[in-house]
Amino acid sequence: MTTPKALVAGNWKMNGVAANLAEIEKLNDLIAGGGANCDVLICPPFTLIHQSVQAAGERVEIGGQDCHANISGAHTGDVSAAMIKDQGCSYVIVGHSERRTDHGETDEMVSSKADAAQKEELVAIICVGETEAERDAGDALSVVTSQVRGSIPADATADNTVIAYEPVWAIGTGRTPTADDVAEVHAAIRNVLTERFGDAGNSVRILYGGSVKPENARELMSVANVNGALVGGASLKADSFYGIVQAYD
Ligand SMILES: O=C(CO)COP(=O)(O)O
Repeated sequence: MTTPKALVAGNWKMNGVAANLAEIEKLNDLIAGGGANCDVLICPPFTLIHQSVQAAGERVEIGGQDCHANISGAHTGDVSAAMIKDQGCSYVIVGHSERRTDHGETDEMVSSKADAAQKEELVAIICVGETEAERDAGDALSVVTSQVRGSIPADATADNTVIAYEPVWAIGTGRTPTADDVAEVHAAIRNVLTERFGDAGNSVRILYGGSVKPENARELMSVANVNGALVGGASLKADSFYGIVQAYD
């Protein structure tokens, strides 16, 4: 069984102005100085992508936080996968729970966005996760596996797909599931991936996200089938994000 190279990804969400680009330069310097046995990605707001690619150096890749399902056209305010690719990005996040909630994105819409990204040779980071009510009702596994099945496009491959498991109740709250709960959900996602891609499903990276900090990164990243992290708040500062990257030193 292939263990994939880990990916530690930062999602800046709607945070950051030009002054924050120094954090990306600093992050690259820290990694270049200290080594890290993982891929490192920052997904800034669209307005900073161009400058972020220039600031990122050798060790940090840059990605988008969302894309439209179409390549171009009359969609005011939207950004296409082709535009994100054109700026030098290699990844795009799709289906984050904040977009599912704020913009009513369904699995079908997320799948269309991931398809657009993959057709532009971007890796799609497809986000899934249960709400607190769903977990309390004992439905976490069925909700998450159904989201994974419904959000992976028909033409996806193991190489251009990353899954991020982010329990909605753990995002920005300082609360995290137990290691056993993370292991259970990641194993269920792995089963869906091997059903879907055969043995290659073992090489798809499954990230954990939700209140990942330097203090808990090592424990969370050592759980079976956790192949990296998707980090919100702690990715905004180079020092704290590097503290998470160091789980893979
Ligand atoms: O939503 C997240 C990343 O996409 C997680 O956010 P926090 O790390 O701030 O909990």
